[in-house]
Amino acid sequence: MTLSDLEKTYDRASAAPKDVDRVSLDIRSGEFLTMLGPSGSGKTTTLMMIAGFETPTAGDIAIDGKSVVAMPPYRRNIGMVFQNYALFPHLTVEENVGFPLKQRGVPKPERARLVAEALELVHLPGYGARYPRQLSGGQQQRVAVARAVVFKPRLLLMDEPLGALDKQLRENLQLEMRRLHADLGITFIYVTHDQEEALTMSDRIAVMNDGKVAQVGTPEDLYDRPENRFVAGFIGESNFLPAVVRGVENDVVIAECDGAVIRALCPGRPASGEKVTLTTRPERLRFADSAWIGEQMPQNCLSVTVTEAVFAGERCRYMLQAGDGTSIVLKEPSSAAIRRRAVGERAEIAWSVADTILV
Ligand SMILES: Nc1ncnc2c1ncn2[C@@H]1O[C@H](COP(=O)(O)OP(=O)(O)OP(=O)(O)O)[C@@H](O)[C@H]1O
Repeated sequence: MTLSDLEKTYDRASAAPKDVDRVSLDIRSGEFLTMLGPSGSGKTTTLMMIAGFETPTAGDIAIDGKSVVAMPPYRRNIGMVFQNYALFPHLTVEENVGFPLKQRGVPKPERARLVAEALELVHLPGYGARYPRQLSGGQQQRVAVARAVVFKPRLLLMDEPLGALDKQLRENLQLEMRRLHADLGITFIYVTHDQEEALTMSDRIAVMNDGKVAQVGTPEDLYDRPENRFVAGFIGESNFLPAVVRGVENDVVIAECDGAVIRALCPGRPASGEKVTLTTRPERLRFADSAWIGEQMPQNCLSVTVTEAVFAGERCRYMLQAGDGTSIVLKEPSSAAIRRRAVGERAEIAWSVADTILV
């Protein structure tokens, strides 16, 4: 499926920014793609346009090379699951799941077979005669999933389907959704604002911000090679170091940061003297005097003062301050063998060039 310069402006009279702004995405057949972003970033609106419940202001949506923009929702062959289950309360589980088949005129015996198959798929065989109110939240959401896939759609859209469930149940269902994706082999487009959920479930993630795609990539791409400050800050935790470019060698930028020379990966070629921001992850930083057994001492080094030290079980989390006042977070795996740093202590921190990105 291809989204080309897709746009939506709900209020065309106002000068407000577009709600969805030139979103272009190539979604591979069979892919698990997640749209991740803060509230109001345009995720639901994009999904609604794919489903056909909203009309784009501009741009195109093509499935298998054919535009579907003019096609009504029921002809697009797309299944959809919402956060609030949206089951019909007066219908049994069987009737709920069979509803899309009835709408499509599937004969009764065939319907019963497909409903049983779908309930099997979501691990709810034997629940057909119950009403939604007789089910837990997790079970209701499974019924909603069964109803969305019973007519064998080519695409399943899910809008925060686990948002209303508690953490434990959410984590179980995340694994089930992955299994379901593997079993069905169809394309999933999944919307969430939970970055951990996105990282664990997706083949690729499209990070949305202000109606635009900030970056698309695998979870590793986004975590290790964020292309901009928004992505670096939204996915996981990041340090941002102000620096001035002094030169470029191949794909490595040499920059000056708080009087130290710091090297960073950079796809572009920033000009000498340009003010830039370097980013690095808290868990990729180490205290320079800790052991580097079997490793090379990383190239990037900076002098800091410890301003806060928090023991958090598996990790120690340190707040550090560089000479220029920049705050830096460092996370160190905790071990009885590692000396804890005290507040006020001066230290050198070190990290590798491969873990430093210019954004
Ligand atoms: N039916 C509507 N009428 C007018 N404006 C709308 C409508 N639906 C959404 N919007 C606006 O479009 C923008 C994008 O909203 P959207 O619901 O797509 O974001 P989202 O990323 O899904 O957010 P959330 O995570 O909170 O659901 C917001 O500014 C919102 O106010």
